[in-house]
Amino acid sequence: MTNLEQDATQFIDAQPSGFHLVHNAVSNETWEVIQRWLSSNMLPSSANEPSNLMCVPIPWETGEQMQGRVIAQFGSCKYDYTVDDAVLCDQSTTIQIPSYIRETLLENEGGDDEEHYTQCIINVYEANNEIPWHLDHKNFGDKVLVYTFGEERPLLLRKPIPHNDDTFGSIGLQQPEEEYTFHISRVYPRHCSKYILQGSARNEWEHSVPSGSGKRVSITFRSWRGAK
Ligand SMILES: O=C(O)CCC(=O)C(=O)O
Ligand SMILES: [Fe+2]
Repeated sequence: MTNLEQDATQFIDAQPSGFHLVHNAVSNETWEVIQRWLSSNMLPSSANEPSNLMCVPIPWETGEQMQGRVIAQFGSCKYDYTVDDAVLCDQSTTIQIPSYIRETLLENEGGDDEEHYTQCIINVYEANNEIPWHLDHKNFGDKVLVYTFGEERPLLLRKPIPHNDDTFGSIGLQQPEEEYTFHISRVYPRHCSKYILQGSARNEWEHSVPSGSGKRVSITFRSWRGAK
């Protein structure tokens, strides 16, 4: 059991509604190209010209707020870790989602659902890095798409089990979080998998990724729903 699972009281086999996992969603060749760009700290601006002159530097960020993970964000909105908020980027400072990433990972994602991804975050997890329990910020859209590469680690999803005791609810108080017990669902995205969080899986189930023993990279796409 990982540290992130210690609070769990009930593991469930069922996957949350709105969760969808696809293995072999992208080829290893595509990953190898992306990996090369990541280690060169530059991303090409077009898949059609992988060795072209138009490269964009990767705006790496890291720090305590990211639990030591190294991340890079692209697109017209981002999570600002310094103020703990999802924000729209100033047009002059927006770094577009590199076309290579867009063309290789989003080419089949348009479809009928019209989801328009305007944000991309690359998370690089070394063996001792994790992502703690969280819900993606409510300002981001209802559908979150994540590609996973490298070490296979579980993705954990948890939702508080409603208490029958309504002492707290009846007097309008929020039950302290440590009092909650959770349903936990464990899923296993692999190297070159993708998963979608939507609906209940997006809005009601927190997710986390524990530390592991090797390197893992995820590339998340989101849209902007805006402040409500
Ligand atoms: O690495 C993952 O699978 C999860 C990434 C994530 O939760 C996020 O970017 O908000
Ligand atoms: Fe997330």
